[in-house]
Amino acid sequence: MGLFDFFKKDKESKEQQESLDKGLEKTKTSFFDQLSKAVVGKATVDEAVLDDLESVLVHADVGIETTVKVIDRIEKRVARDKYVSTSELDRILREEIAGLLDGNSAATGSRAILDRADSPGHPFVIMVVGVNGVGKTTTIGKLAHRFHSAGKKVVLGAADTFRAAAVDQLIIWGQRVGVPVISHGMNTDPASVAYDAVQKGVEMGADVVIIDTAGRLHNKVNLMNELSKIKRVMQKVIPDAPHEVLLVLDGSTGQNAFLQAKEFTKATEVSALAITKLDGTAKGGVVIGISDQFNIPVRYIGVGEKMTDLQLFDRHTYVNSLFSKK
Ligand SMILES: Nc1nc2c(ncn2[C@@H]2O[C@H](COP(=O)(O)OP(=O)(O)OP(=O)(O)O)[C@@H](O)[C@H]2O)c(=O)[nH]1
Repeated sequence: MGLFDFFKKDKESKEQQESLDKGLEKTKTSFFDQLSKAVVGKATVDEAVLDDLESVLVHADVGIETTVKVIDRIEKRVARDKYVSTSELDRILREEIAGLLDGNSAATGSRAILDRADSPGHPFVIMVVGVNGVGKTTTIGKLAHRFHSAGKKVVLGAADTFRAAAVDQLIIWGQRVGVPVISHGMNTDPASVAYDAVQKGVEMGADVVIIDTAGRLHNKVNLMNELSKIKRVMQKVIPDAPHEVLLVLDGSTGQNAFLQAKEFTKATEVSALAITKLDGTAKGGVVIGISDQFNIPVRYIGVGEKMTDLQLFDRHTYVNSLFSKK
């Protein structure tokens, strides 16, 4: 079973929907409370309803650009169909949101890439980027756990050598999951850690190598140089590595997550996103705006602190969850 099949199987499970429902609880409650307020006493979708809807979307951190896009499309539908009842608004919104996430689902393009993780001696290398505190290390731990439980051989590389805590945390995750962590300690050369981790992955016949990196946004040139150097060095071992550059964003930071996505996509070629901490926030709409604006697939979402609280993002499950009534 390839990695993709493993996640596909997982995707189909009822458990995933339930855990996502729980994780998106706050976003959903806030979204629908406001949406109901916007349509209360109104039979049809008129300009006032659209204005209110606009603020509901902005409040859920969908982002201005994407909100304007959604409102424009609904306005066109209203103009075309002449009469759109407020009871239809849920369905229309659901369709529009699913449409925006179309093509950004984890399934798109990932089968071929993820299945390559089955090639012996040619591990699938994931370079993980993102600022401190967004849940990068936790996401790597969760990913390692998922792959390891699926019978995959995993190696972790502690190339976030800027902070001692980051290295220690990754080592703890490695022990917890039961996978080796390559580390040279704090303040060592991150590229050398990445090189050794990829080398170890090849020697061990690993399926996946996951490299943690430091994300210091205050110095963009350094960040860019550091990430390019890490890439260059790992390419000495595996010429097409990294196979995935995964940007981790904290979903509860709303607009800050947009800014980070902007900066990181300028610094390096990001191929996928992991959006964490969707539980405990009413800003879960950030997933819609970010995947729409950056046109990068949201691959994973974090819905809790437990090892098992990482899901492969699926737009249908997400939209179902957002629109499911309690
Ligand atoms: N509720 C919740 N908490 C999360 C999630 N992902 C990570 N966290 C928590 O967020 C905090 C920060 O996570 P870390 O993994 O340490 O963040 P990091 O980006 O690696 O940051 P550094 O290790 O400081 O570089 C920890 O307390 C995690 O348990 C999530 O999906 N939901």
